[in-house]
Amino acid sequence: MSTMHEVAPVVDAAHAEPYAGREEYADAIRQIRSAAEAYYAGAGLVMDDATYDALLARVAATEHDQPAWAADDSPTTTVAAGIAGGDVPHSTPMLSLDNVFDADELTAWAGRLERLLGRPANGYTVEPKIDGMAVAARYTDGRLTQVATRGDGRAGEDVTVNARLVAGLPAELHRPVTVEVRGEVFMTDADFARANELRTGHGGTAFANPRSAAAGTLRAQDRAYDAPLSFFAYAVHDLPGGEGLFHSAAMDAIAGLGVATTAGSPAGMPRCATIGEVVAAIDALGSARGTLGFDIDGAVVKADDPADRDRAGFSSRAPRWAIAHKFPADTRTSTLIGIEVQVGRTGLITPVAVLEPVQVGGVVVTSATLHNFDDLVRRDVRVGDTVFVRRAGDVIPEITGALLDARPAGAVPFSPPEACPRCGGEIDRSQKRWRCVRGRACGAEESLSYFAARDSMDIEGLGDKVIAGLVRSGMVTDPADLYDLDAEALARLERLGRTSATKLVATIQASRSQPLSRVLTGLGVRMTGRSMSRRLARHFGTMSALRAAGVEDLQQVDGVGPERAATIAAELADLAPVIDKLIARGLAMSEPELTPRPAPGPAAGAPRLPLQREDGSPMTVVVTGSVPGLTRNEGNEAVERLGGRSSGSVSTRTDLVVVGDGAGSKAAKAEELGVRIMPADEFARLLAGTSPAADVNG
Ligand SMILES: NC(=O)c1ccc[n+]([C@@H]2O[C@H](COP(=O)([O-])OP(=O)(O)OC[C@H]3O[C@@H](n4cnc5c(N)ncnc54)[C@H](O)[C@@H]3O)[C@@H](O)[C@H]2O)c1
Ligand SMILES: [Zn+2]
Repeated sequence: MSTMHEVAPVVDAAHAEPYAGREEYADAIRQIRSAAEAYYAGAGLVMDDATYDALLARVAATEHDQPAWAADDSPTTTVAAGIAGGDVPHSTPMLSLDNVFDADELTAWAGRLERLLGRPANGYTVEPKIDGMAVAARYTDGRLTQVATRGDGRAGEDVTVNARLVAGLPAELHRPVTVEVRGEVFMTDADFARANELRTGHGGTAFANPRSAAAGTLRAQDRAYDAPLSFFAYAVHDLPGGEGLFHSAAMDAIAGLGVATTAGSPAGMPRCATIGEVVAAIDALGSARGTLGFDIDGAVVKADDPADRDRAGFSSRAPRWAIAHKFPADTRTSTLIGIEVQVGRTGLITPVAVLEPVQVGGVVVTSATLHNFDDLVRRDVRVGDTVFVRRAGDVIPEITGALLDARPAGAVPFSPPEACPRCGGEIDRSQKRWRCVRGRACGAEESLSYFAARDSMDIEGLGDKVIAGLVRSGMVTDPADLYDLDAEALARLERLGRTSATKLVATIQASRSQPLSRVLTGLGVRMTGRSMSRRLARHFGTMSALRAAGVEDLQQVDGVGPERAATIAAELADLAPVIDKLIARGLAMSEPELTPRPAPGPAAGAPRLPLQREDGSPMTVVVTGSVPGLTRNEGNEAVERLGGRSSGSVSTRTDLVVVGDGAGSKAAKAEELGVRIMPADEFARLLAGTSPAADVNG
């Protein structure tokens, strides 16, 4: 079973628990302030955003219950928790945004806006909420003259010197215009990778995540290297001739001057007439989240019409005409409990993080990629560290960095493997991604014997010795090559003798009609064992339907959560060349329709299989001990062929226990619980079609 499952968003301001005592409340505010200080300075992080937001939500809930406790400068009413500041005054306050977490809350916000306006808003825009640092950039006669951080919202810090590092914020506009643009300075995934290379190359420690890397880089002074930054504008002030322009039109105008905007980003900025359209646009953005190449933590919905904005106005902290729809946090911290070294099918050797389970982006994550060994060594991530785990959309989760302050004493640096952990052979380190020098051949013997195994394609006579010879000779590197073998070559090569060679070729050819479930098992798709292979095969029926399935479709299969679905999709893509070869060699790769499934309910006269209940649902059956002529897997297959669901443990919910030779505690347990027992030979007869359904159901 996967350890991943869908969970609700971590932050829920409306349902936060108020603090019982004033001292606890004050302590939470102190924690918030010290975390905010580190956060806005880009000087590392004290906690992850979800923890911060949860603290803030509890403070807000407390103030709601105990208005008398609330201080004037509470972090719930100030920008940046009131800690940041600077000496560049802003032309108008740079505020924060209020948050919603789901479509209902968004609709409620639109309702409040409508009441303020006395009519529905005249259209909305939906843009990405970039996870970086807000700045105001002033252009004078087309030249970039000043860039300031948001600070406390009234005044910010001067960061003009570092503006030259920021792509999207040109030193000179296409026309000599005097204007102020506001937007987010951030690091794309590529910027972040480059920044870490540069920083560690200069003897520094790696950045924990893209956001703090951006904040730190923007405010840095006298750095020996120039890390890249990016910018997207999301507001414009004092645009000459811009009075009365809709937000969408104003953004087009500054894009025309050469400034990068959220509208021009891969996320785009759709214009929506209704909240229904807004919800759809937010969903689409959420689905695209992992593919954008930069972090977003939500969508920002704004009234497009300046007349609506003027009328709605601002609170002390945020505009009333805009709202942030937060996505589940895609970066959380967790403890790194191990680093495993995996060797892939093509010989690729990669480090994989084993994590204390943590909710990220709406699912529980237990492992994540550490990319490559250079990266791992450069970042100096160690077992025992508190690490940042990032999961965007359906992308495989990754470790972006470690919280160095939280490193336990005695944590030791990771040492990369000296030799291929699978075959002991040499490692090719000429590229970032290390490989076993034997490439595909490294895992070939293992994967071929898995393919030929009795529970997979059941190719009798293809034992380990023959496989070793075939691989050594270079005749076979993947399972599809088996189908090209002819008896003559085989006989010569292996001194099998003419008869055995002919027989083996015939067995190999006969295996082409094996059902899809066995092909899947044989291919060794990660995170799918035999029973999951059967479930997938029954659900999709054919290899082509399975390959066409997206991550969402895969999650329709019982027991397939988001992480497993992503892995299966990635594995099928990885196996595509082999699967194509198997198709070309005429493998059937379809699952026979085994179980007629009458709709639940008294479907009179519907065909019923021996191990189906009266309503057509499968009986839960445990096979224990050996059934003559069947392996354990074949026993379970047989249960499913007869309409039942196989299970490994006996409980009160078990309908039937098949007891064979050597059965132990499970048989005893069945007796104890009064679960119906069937001897293995009777089961074998049932399978052979000699025992009528009524015998079981009656
Ligand atoms: N981990 C920590 O220790 C820590 C500390 C402090 C704050 N935080 C995090 O910071 C956030 C609160 O900070 P905040 O006050 O900056 O609010 P916010 O990030 O929730 O929202 C406001 C900001 O969104 C940004 N933004 C991005 N895209 C935008 C767009 N398209 N249009 C308009 N604005 C856009 C602007 O910079 C704006 O100032 C919380 O999510 C919190 O978790 C974390
Ligand atoms: Zn190897």
